[in-house]
Amino acid sequence: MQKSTSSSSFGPGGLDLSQTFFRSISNTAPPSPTKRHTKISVIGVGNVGMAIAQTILTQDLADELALVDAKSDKLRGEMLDLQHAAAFLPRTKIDASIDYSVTAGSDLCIVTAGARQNPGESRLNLLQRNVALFKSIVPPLVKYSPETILLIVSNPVDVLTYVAWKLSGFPANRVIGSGTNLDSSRFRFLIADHLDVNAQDVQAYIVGEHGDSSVALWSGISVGGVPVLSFLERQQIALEKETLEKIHKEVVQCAYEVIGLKGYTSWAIGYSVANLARTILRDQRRIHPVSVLAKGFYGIDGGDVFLSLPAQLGRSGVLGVTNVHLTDEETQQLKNSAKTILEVQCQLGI
Ligand SMILES: NC(=O)C1=CN([C@@H]2O[C@H](COP(=O)(O)OP(=O)(O)OC[C@H]3O[C@@H](n4cnc5c(N)ncnc54)[C@H](O)[C@@H]3O)[C@@H](O)[C@H]2O)C=CC1
Ligand SMILES: CC(=O)C(=O)O
Repeated sequence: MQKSTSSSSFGPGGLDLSQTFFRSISNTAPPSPTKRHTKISVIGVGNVGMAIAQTILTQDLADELALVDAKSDKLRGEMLDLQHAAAFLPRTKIDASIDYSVTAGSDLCIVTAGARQNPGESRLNLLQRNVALFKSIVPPLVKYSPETILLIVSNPVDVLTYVAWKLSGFPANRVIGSGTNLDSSRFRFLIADHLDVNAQDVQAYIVGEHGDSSVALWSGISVGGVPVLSFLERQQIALEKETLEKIHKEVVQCAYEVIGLKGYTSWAIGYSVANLARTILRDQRRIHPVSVLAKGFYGIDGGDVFLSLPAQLGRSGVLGVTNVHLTDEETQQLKNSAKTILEVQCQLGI
């Protein structure tokens, strides 16, 4: 068994210094039963894993954070670097090890390990390399945290969420892919920019594959509760189809653009995943477009496929899928997206 790279919390000679520094207060109230200890594990401490880890820390989402990677020096370096920020952050115990026992008892395991795209390369191209890694990652996570929720981020995220579901043997509500939560944020940013409003006031979803066959739900966009398309129609303002298509194309292209410019994407996915972690661990029951087992929803059939649908999330994972009204065109695009993912999945033999 590998030794944990965690630094010890005990003083010289193994003495627990907290006993020396503090006199106990005999009538202290017992810990509140409503405050639950939360532990998050992040697998893969590359650009994405570290952006997620640091957002989790700054947003005070966990009492314990465990990091795992295959590269022990990089792992220990990242752990120490985060620990050295302790004086500026909410208190979180940070451990790291190449041994999965460090993840034991996690409430949420976030998987970011694996190959990433080279400039111009599609997410689906990463499949074979990352499936092989998942066979060494998912079983130990399940062994050490049999009640955890798995949140998959590595690409191609929809197919790898399916792979994680199969390898884990978990019920589908406990296996979630970060999916189009990120694409939807990009979509909301671009719409907000176009209309000169705040992205947080824009409700808009991208569903389907996190990738080239994603589907923009134009019919459901609202700003501050006002449905955008019907409002513009009533005002007889034509929002040309090309403008809409251009915005969606930009959502699909912008990951390629960022990868072309800086080599990888990290900050937005960091915030996106921390946002999901908050909803899940704090049982917020918010609706997020994330990758879930989609068979049977919106006429999707033909096999077990994970893709993004607006899903309600809480402490037990996926609580349900919302019944958004889709136009016939949107339904057809969603089915095509499912077909694209299933075709890739069929090559796996899992
Ligand atoms: N779903 C989404 O929206 C997004 C997904 N991604 C995906 O996230 C993944 C990670 O991207 P980056 O962090 O930029 O890559 P990176 O190359 O910076 O980091 C990957 C890390 O995985 C580690 N790793 C490799 N094999 C491992 C194993 N068997 N066990 C544990 N750790 C292992 C590597 O040592 C490395 O530290 C990629 O697949 C990328 O495509 C990236 C951005 C957004
Ligand atoms: C890399 C990737 O999947 C993204 O930034 O959307």
